[in-house]
Amino acid sequence: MIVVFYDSICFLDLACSFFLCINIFMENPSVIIVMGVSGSGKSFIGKMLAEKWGAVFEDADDFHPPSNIEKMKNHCPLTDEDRLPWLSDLRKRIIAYRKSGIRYVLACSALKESYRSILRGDDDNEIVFVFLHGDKELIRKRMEEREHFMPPALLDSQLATLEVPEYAIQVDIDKNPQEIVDYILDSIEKRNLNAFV
Ligand SMILES: Nc1ncnc2c1ncn2[C@@H]1O[C@H](COP(=O)(O)OP(=O)(O)O)[C@@H](O)[C@H]1O
Ligand SMILES: O=C(O)[C@H](O)[C@@H](O)[C@H](O)[C@H](O)COP(=O)(O)O
Repeated sequence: MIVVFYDSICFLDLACSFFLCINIFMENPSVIIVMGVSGSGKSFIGKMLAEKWGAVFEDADDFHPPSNIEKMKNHCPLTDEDRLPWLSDLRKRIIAYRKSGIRYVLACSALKESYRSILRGDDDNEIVFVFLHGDKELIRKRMEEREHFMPPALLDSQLATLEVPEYAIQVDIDKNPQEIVDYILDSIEKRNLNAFV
């Protein structure tokens, strides 16, 4: 009788620790991927977010092979083939940061679900996706006003490729940057993934 009782306590203990662990993982992601089409503000918002969250920031643009950059400069959209090795390299970086325990914010277009799945790997509970979206003309205007290799002419193909991640924290980019960053951090804290519109 005593043995059965002791066994049940152990089982409960184990079950509690297991759920507690899951909960901790869910509430403490160590990686944020800021995604969206070119010009949506991934780099700008990602940097501010990393600073406030105490994380390292990296821009996926910095890891494109020169051939990809050349293509985009020449108004030629990337294909899956162009993107896959780049995404695999980014996944390796995510794994390295996960292992180091250092918080990591990656700005990466991650337009299709299949791309996000490569980035995510089996880290479902550790990675939060933030999707920056907004009015096409506002994005185009911001692209025209900045110095960048990516021509505004590629915005249409970026939007055509985009598959919206319903599970992401979705933020409309017409908001002020500080407000956007605060909303993202607040959503992560509360695990409230509703759209900020
Ligand atoms: N919320 C915002 N309010 C005003 N300007 C913004 C905002 N977000 C981004 N920008 C500006 O828009 C331009 C595009 O942002 P950027 O971070 O380069 O986009 P992406 O990395 O997605 O291509 C930049 O000049 C940036 O300063
Ligand atoms: O998958 C892609 O087609 C590219 O990654 C693209 O989405 C990305 O937007 C460019 O690298 C331009 O860089 P910005 O996003 O910084 O404009």
